Amino acid sequence: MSNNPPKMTASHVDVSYGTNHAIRDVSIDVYREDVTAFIGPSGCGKSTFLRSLNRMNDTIPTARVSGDIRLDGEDIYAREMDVVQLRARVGMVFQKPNPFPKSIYENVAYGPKIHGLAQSKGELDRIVERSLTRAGLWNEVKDRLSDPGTALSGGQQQRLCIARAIAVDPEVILMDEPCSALDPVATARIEELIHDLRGRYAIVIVTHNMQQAARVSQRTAFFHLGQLIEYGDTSDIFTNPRQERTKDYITGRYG
Ligand SMILES: Nc1ncnc2c1ncn2[C@@H]1O[C@H](COP(=O)(O)OP(=O)(O)OP(=O)(O)O)[C@@H](O)[C@H]1O
Repeated sequence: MSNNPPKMTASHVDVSYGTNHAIRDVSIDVYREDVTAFIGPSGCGKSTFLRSLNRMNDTIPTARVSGDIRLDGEDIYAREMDVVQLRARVGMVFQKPNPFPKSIYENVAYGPKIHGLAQSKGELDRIVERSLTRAGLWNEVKDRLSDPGTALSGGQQQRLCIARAIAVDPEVILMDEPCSALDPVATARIEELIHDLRGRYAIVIVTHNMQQAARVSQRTAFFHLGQLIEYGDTSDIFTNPRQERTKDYITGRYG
């Protein structure tokens, strides 16, 4: 772990859906050098908190977010923040792979096109190739770039979604249970990929799978009933948790 300043800081964040208070007073720092895992029992608010980091909760009419969340010191909830730009800087990969109903090439090229990242077709081609290569998919798709993204296997589709996030040169990638719809082989590929991407992007992953959190992350945050109970080095959380509730969860006493 490094002593560099955090990439993102969240301070005293609360999130409610109508009268349901889903996240209470959560403060956390996320570092570029590390993969950060969010763990905790179902309904504890992991996804809700994750979505507050790139304002995806804005798309849910009843959701209200308060507190302070910053990206490189910049308030992401400030009035002048461009949310489209923010979501390119803080990309997201969802539980179920969701490629656009377009070609493999277009899935990756779409973001760079709308953000004006390529001045020519050649440049766009290079971005597509680089993104697919980083997502560990290039060799499997380089001869079929015009096939529909939806024709790929589930694991390939998820790597395509990761390539799509990478294509706009994000600083942070949020992954909400990215392997929950995948078989063990496809899951292992995604875990390897997370390992390869570490350091280039700050990665935050929500996972139900504690072994996965232990394998892929350097920092782990344990949530329970909307609160952040404990946050620290992954090895400490799993071998030497300070809080009784963390210990109970990681030893399988509930959840
Ligand atoms: N779109 C939504 N509208 C209303 N309430 C929601 C919405 N999404 C989540 N909630 C509520 O917020 C609380 C936290 O849910 P959230 O999905 O964030 O938890 P989670 O820890 O990610 O759960 P899981 O592990 O089951 O995905 C729950 O009470 C849930 O019902």
